Amino acid sequence: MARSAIGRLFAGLRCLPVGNTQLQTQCSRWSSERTGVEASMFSHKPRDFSLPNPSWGEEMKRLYKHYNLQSEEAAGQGEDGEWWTRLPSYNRSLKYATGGVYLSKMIQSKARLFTRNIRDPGAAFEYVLFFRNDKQRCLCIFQAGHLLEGPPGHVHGGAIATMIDTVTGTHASLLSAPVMTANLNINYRSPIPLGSTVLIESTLDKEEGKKKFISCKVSSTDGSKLHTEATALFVSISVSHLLRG
Ligand SMILES: CCCCC/C=C\C/C=C\C/C=C\C/C=C\CCCC(=O)SCCNC(=O)CCNC(=O)[C@H](O)C(C)(C)COP(=O)(O)OP(=O)(O)OC[C@H]1O[C@@H](n2cnc3c(N)ncnc32)[C@H](O)[C@@H]1OP(=O)(O)O
Repeated sequence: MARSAIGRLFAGLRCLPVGNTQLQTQCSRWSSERTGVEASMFSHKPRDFSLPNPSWGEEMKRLYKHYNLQSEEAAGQGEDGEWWTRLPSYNRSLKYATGGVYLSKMIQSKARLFTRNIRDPGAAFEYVLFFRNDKQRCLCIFQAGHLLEGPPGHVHGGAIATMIDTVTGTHASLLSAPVMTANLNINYRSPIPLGSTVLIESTLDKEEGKKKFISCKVSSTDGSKLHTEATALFVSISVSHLLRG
């Protein structure tokens, strides 16, 4: 299933006029990669940030093991969509997109994905996403590091919004990439303690042509506390939309 989900994520990129051979090669590398690798930004094997690192707390590790076990079992059995599938995560939207005038105009060589650009493990956004195709749901285990402080001892609302955008945006991209966030509505219900691990869950509410309506909630890992609720609208775009700026 991971292969088909990742394949859909990048389906929208296949129309690119140049550089697409290199890109597709990389996409297939991504989808086949299931092991942890510590690699430099410039190595041929990019680091998958969704894999455990020593900064992960006990709750983050426990939940990761719980969902990843299902992911590995599903891969072993060739199941399609009946289980949670871990989504790999890298520090560039299009890491290997180096070819061609169009791509180089759009993706600057120093550009890095916002949530994955802090080198100190555990300092900011530690998260892993899982996707369940049959239920059209995404689930994210998120551990908020000390650089994300807003109110004393608690997570900044903008950091929470960033994670909600990331989870719902990834979800929408899995349905039909590329997409952009058109609207994001957030209700903050209870503060998230800095350093804690929370669950972020997104659900597809409806699709209307180019529009995908997705709802999302952030809750404590035992489900007893609702931290944040959100709804988001994503609109499918063409690559030329990004080139126009
Ligand atoms: C090389 C390509 C790269 C692609 C990347 C692909 C994969 C990347 C890999 C991994 C992704 C992983 C994770 C994702 C992580 C994070 C996600 C972050 C996403 C963002 O952080 S993204 C930045 C913030 N985002 C913007 O910067 C958008 C600025 N904006 C625009 O670019 C346009 O505004 C746009 C595109 C939104 C629409 O423009 P448009 O011309 O395509 O469409 P149009 O205006 O015709 O609207 C069509 C229908 O949507 C309705 N509609 C539109 N806007 C609405 C609104 N606000 N409220 C309610 N309804 C709305 C209309 O009413 C109409 O509805 P109807 O069809 O029913 O009439």
